[in-house]
Amino acid sequence: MPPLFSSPTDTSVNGFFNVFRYSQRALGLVWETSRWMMFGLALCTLVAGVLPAAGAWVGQLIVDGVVSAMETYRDNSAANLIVTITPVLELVALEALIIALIALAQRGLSAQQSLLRALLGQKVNVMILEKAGTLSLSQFEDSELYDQLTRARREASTRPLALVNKTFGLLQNAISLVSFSVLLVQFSPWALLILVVGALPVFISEAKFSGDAFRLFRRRSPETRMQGYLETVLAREDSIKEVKLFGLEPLFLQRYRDIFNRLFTEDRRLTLRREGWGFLLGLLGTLTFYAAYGWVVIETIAGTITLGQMAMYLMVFKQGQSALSASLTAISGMYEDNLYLSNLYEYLEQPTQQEGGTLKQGALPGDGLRFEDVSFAYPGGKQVLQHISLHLSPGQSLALVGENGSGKTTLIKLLTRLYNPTQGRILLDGSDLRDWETSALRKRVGVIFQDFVRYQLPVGENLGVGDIHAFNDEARWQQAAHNGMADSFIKRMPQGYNTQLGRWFKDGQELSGGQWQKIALSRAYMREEADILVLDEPTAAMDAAAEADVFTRFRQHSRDKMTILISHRFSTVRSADLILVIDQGEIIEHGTHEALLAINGRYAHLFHLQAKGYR
Ligand SMILES: Nc1ncnc2c1ncn2[C@@H]1O[C@H](COP(=O)(O)OP(=O)(O)OP(=O)(O)O)[C@@H](O)[C@H]1O
Repeated sequence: MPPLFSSPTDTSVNGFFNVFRYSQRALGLVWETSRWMMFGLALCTLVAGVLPAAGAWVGQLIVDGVVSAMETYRDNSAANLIVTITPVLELVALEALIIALIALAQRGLSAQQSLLRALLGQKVNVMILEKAGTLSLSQFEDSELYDQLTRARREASTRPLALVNKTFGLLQNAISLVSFSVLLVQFSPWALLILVVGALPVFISEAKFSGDAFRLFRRRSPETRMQGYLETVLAREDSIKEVKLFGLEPLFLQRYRDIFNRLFTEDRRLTLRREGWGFLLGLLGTLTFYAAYGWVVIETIAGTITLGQMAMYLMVFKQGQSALSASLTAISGMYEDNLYLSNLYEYLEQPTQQEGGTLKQGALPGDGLRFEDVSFAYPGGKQVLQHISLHLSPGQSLALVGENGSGKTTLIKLLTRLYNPTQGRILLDGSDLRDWETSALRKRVGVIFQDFVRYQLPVGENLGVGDIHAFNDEARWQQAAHNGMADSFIKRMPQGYNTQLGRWFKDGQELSGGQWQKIALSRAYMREEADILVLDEPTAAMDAAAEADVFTRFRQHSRDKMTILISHRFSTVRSADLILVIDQGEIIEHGTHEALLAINGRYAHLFHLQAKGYR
C-alpha cells in the first residue's frame, strides 16, 4: 500500500506539507491576473466568514427575547404589547439583514470566481503554449515531456483557481470556526474538542484518497493520450478516408472501449473506496454531534443554560462541524490541486536548451556551408549520420540521394539547427551554427520539408507564414505564388487569395496533393532573404510537366544561392553541381551526375534501374 501522505517525489509526511508550496504561486497568479478581484474575494470571504456566528448569536437573543416577552405578557396581560415585542422584532430585522449580507457576500464570491476562472484559465493556457514555443524539437519528441504537456493542458488550467477558491474557502471557514469557538467555549472547552475529534478521520481518509487519485491520473496519462489519439483518428477528416476503406472503425473503437474499461475499473474501485470510507468515518462526526446534542439538552433541562442558548449552541455545533469538515476537505482538496499544479510547474520549469549564440554574420562571409566530420544520433537512438563532410559555395547546387531512412532529412534538420550534431561541426560563412543567433540563421534558410504543414487558413496566409514580416503582404504572396507556380490555380479559386483552405472551417476548399506542394514551394519563395534553399522531395506529388517547370524556375531563382535538393527522381537530381549518395548515414559516393555514372557504382545502378522503368 502506498504511504498515506505522498507527493510524486516525496513520500514522507513532510512531503504532504511540501506539496503546499504551490499554493503561494497560485495566489500569485491570481494576484497578477486581477488585484481588484483578489481584494474582492478577500472581503467577501471575511464577510461570509464572520456573519454566520453573528447570526447564531442574534438567533439566541431572539429566542431568549421571545421567552422573556412571553413571561412578561403572561405575568402582566396589561403590559404594552408594542413595547414588549419591539426589541425582539428589531432583532429579527437584524437577523434578516445579516442573512441578506451573507447572501450578498456569497453571490459576490461566486461572481468573482467565475470571472477569475475564465481569466486564469486563459492565462495558464497562454503560459503553457508560450513555453511550448521555447521547447526544442527533441524535447517535443520526448514522450515523457509530451505527457507532461498534455496533462498540464488537460487539468492545470482549472486547478490554480480551484486552489485559490479553496484557500479562500478555508479562510472563510476558519474565521467562522474561530467565531463559533468563541461561543462554544463558553458552554464547554470539551465541546470544542469533540467537534475537532469527530471530523479528523474523514480528513485523513480524504487526503489519502486525493493522493491516490493523483497518482492514478499521472500513471495512466499515456493511456489517456492513446484514447485521445484514437478519437482523432476516428473522427478527423484527414484519417477517416483510410479508416473507412480499411474498415478500421470496429478495431479502433474496440481498442478505445478497452482502454476506457480498464481505466473505469480503476476509477470505480477508487471512487467506491473513497466514498465508502468517507461515509463510515463521516458517521463518527454524526455520532459526536448527537452526543453533544444530548449533552446540551440535559444542561438545558437542568437549567444551566437558557432555551435560547440551547438553540444557539446546537446551531453553532452543527455549523461548526460543517465548517470544520469543509475546512479539512478543502485542505485535502488543496493537496490534490497542489499535486496537479506541481505537474504544471514541472512542465513550465523544463530547462530550455541554450538557443545559440549572437552572431549575425559569419567570420568568412561568402564561404558557404561546411559540414566537418558530422555525426548524429537522435536522443536515445542509434547513430543516424556518420562522418559527413561536405562544402557548398554560394551559387552551387547539391542533391542528396539515398534509400528511405538513410538520413537525408536528418541532415537538413541539423543544417537548420533543429538538432545539433553529436560530433563534428557545421559552419556557415566560417562560423559554427551554434554561435549564430537563431533568428539570423533561420533568415538565411528557406526549407520545405516533405511533411510541410497544411494550415487551415486562407491561401494567402498559407503563403505568408513563410515570412512573418510579410504575413499579410498581398503583393509578396502574389510574387511567391508566381515563383512557386501556384498563382494560376489560386486565381481560379472563389475568393482568390482569401479563399479558406482545408475542410475544418466554413467554405474551406481542399486542394490536391500537387497543389498543396505548390503552396509549400511558394511558401519557401516567401523567404526572399534566404540564400540557402532546401527542398525535401518538393515535387513527389506533381505531374511531370509541373515538375519540369518547377526545376526550371528553381534554377532561375536560385542562381546565386546555395540549393539543396532531396529527391528520389534522378531526372531532377542530375543537373546538380554535386550529388551525394547516402547509405545508412554515410556518404558512399559523391560527384556530378556524369562522374557518378562513370564510376558505375550505386548511383549508376539506381539511375539505370529508374531509366529502365520509364522505357
Ligand atoms: N525524430 C526522430 N527520432 C528518432 N529517430 C528518427 C527520427 N526521425 C528519423 N529517425 C530515424 O533516422 C533515420 C533517418 O531518417 P531520415 O528521415 O533522415 O531519412 P531519409 O533519408 O530522409 O528517408 P526518406 O527518404 O524516407 O525521407 C531513420 O532510421 C529514422 O528511423
